Amino acid sequence: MAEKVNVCIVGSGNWGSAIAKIVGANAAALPEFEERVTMFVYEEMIDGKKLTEIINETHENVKYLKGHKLPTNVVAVPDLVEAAKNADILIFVVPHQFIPNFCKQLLGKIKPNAIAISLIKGFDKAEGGGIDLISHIITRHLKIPCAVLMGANLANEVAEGNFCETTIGCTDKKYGKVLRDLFQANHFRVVVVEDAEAVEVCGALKNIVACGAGFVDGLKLGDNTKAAVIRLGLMEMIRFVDVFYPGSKLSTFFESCGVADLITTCYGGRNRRVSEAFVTSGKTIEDLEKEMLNGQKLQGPPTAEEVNYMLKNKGLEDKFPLFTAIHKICTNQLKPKDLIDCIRNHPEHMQTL
Ligand SMILES: NC(=O)C1=CN([C@@H]2O[C@H](COP(=O)(O)OP(=O)(O)OC[C@H]3O[C@@H](n4cnc5c(N)ncnc54)[C@H](O)[C@@H]3O)[C@@H](O)[C@H]2O)C=CC1
Ligand SMILES: O=C(CO)COP(=O)(O)O
Repeated sequence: MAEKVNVCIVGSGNWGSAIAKIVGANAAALPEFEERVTMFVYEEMIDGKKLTEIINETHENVKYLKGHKLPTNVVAVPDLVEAAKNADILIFVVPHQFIPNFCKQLLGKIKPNAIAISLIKGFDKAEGGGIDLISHIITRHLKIPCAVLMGANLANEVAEGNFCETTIGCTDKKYGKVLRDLFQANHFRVVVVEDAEAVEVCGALKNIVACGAGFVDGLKLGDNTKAAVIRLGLMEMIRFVDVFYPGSKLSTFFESCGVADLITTCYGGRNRRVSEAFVTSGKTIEDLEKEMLNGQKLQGPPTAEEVNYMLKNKGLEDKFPLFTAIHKICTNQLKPKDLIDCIRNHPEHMQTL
């Protein structure tokens, strides 16, 4: 690591902006970091003015995190390579569907000894019928190590300064301290674990379950049904990690990235909210995303699709009936009301007594 660690935040959406508040404050306060933090902003015009200019003049991301001031040492940069070129730590926080393209643009343009940390919840489809972890895509394309940060972290609540926890998954212990220093705050408590793959998979899969929770809310089936969907979702998350990432630890599911993130997203997240409206309005998910989220992106429906791509290819759809049903509902192959019939005889209920 350099004497003064340079930090770049790649992304400036709802979560990217909320985390910029913490990272910017820590970079300004701690001697190990260079004070100036660059933040790559995907440029767009807001009322005739560039978003980067608005952020640099008012220190507010008026589109994605309205009402919160960013630290003045966080500088919005519209050029990805320019933002990232001097960074020792690259924080990736963009909707997951954009990451392969970002990596292509950064190839050969960053410091060779930089490290990355991904805050991105989702997967990408891989050749051969499987899926790729976003951290693996970053490492493979950019040839740098990539840790992950996942937790029960609804961005607006983090930006408010309400107390919460998060999990950093980092296979190489030597990066644990600098990453914790960069993210930890009085209201944002960090636990570092080595089980990085399970941390990342938890963060991606819980968005699928949150869609199921939203369907249940839209169908007005009540809290017991929602709790059942959350529990079966958790069991499918554990089974998924068991099958595809063997050697991971069960204890990881009890970190913030596991049960806690599942709960907060199933009650307070965007995936839940839009999925509820999908049932009550009859509109498509794409239309609701545009109508309700003002440019923010849903991760649950595309993640359900990516997971289904792999489960289908491997003949495992029936072992994950909740994930499978949620994908089919999102893509109109099933009606929301069919959800319960799909999980009534869940493998979790097939005990031999
Ligand atoms: N918002 C939240 O509460 C949390 C989000 N996350 C995760 O963080 C990741 C990023 O989420 P958010 O920051 O909330 O993003 P967001 O949902 O606010 O998405 C909007 C961002 O996408 C960018 N964008 C739109 N079109 C683009 C394009 N064609 N190419 C490149 N960028 C484009 C926009 O400029 C904006 O920065 C996601 O994987 C999400 O699951 C994780 C924890 C909390
Ligand atoms: O990941 C999140 C909270 O930890 C945010 O979830 P949503 O994308 O459903 O809002």
